[in-house]
Amino acid sequence: MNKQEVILCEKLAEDLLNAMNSKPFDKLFVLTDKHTAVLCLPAIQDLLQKHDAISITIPAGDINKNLDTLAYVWTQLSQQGATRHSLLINLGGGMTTDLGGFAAASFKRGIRYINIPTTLLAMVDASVGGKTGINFNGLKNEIGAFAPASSVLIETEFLKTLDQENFFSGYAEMLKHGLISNADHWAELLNFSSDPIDYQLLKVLVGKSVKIKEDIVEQDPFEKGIRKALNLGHTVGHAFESMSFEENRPVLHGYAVAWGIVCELYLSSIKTGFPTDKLRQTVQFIKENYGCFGIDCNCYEKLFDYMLHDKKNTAGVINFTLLKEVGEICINQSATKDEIFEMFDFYRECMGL
Ligand SMILES: NC(=O)c1ccc[n+]([C@@H]2O[C@H](COP(=O)([O-])OP(=O)(O)OC[C@H]3O[C@@H](n4cnc5c(N)ncnc54)[C@H](O)[C@@H]3O)[C@@H](O)[C@H]2O)c1
Ligand SMILES: O=C(O)C(=O)C[C@@H](O)[C@H](O)[C@H](O)COP(=O)(O)O
Ligand SMILES: [Zn+2]
Repeated sequence: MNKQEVILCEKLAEDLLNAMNSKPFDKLFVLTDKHTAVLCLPAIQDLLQKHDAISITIPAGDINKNLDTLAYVWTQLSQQGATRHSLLINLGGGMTTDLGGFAAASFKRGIRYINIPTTLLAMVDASVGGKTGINFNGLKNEIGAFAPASSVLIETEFLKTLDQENFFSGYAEMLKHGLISNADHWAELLNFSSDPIDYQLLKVLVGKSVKIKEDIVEQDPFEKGIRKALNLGHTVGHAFESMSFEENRPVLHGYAVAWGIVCELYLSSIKTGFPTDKLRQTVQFIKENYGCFGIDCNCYEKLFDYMLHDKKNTAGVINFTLLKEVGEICINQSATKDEIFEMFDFYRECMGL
């Protein structure tokens, strides 16, 4: 996989011009969702107009990270004359960068694209590392490809219009990066005050967080081994998220990941010896800032079935990424169905359900 350029911008328009001109292109397209078209596009509009950029706007929200929206983007590219030598800019959150990235990867077997993430989640996680795709058949990211953006341009000024829920959604992936990296970073994340947000400090934390992801992706771009660390909290988190969509009580990705972290740290404590004091502190932080996703014991089988679709599984065995300590990663861990159900009991007990 090509090494991806990731820039923490001081001057977005300048960095974008350089990234665009790093290779020739014939036509320029910009993909936004309904919100980023209004909130974020003006920051690069002058530059885009100079290049006669064609704008494609899709509906917002993960519920639209689907085949219909993807087909709409393919149609727009095709009807508006995109060629193999065209360039797509994805300006938005992880929904836009995942779907736009896959549209670029698949259109005429692949065109170049640039990501400009506009949510915290997309800045620290989704825009980097080349995982692109859509939800399908009720399952998260069921269809997709590894196809990195040629450049990722992070402008943290965009975070100033993000609502609190989307702030915390992204913060969950940062917490995941803290847990898989080192105790100092994990502790500084637990101590960061979001009321009010210190945007200067947040920019520093974004830089650290995205670096943790970049370093892991560079070692293992196709998730054969250590990249599975980046999936901590997702075996269960994706099951919660899929269930939330099916039952028409949708939750944001990062919230599902936070609750997945609660579950998977519990499994870590019983299977790989993760310290109970760090489990308690992390659970406390998540409970205070994320509330909980309501489940009872009738949900266990359904959640288990969702987990059988996790991409880390082989031969029907559910595969977890667990921790021995903060920063000590154990990939390819299995658990019995009884242990998994006991994990859900723990989740309900600590969430007061
Ligand atoms: N590819 C990866 O490695 C990876 C990693 C993590 C998550 N993801 C995926 O990312 C998606 C979630 O991404 P997300 O949390 O960014 O969601 P999102 O893209 O749906 O954005 C959340 C909301 O914020 C709005 N928004 C975007 N930028 C804004 C801004 N600057 N100000 C105000 N509002 C803004 C969007 O319009 C949307 O309504 C999920 O589909 C998840 O599966 C992918
Ligand atoms: O980059 C990765 O690798 C990740 O697993 C990052 C996750 O935060 C992200 O949600 C990813 O899309 C999950 O991928 P999946 O392979 O479990 O669908
Ligand atoms: Zn994630």
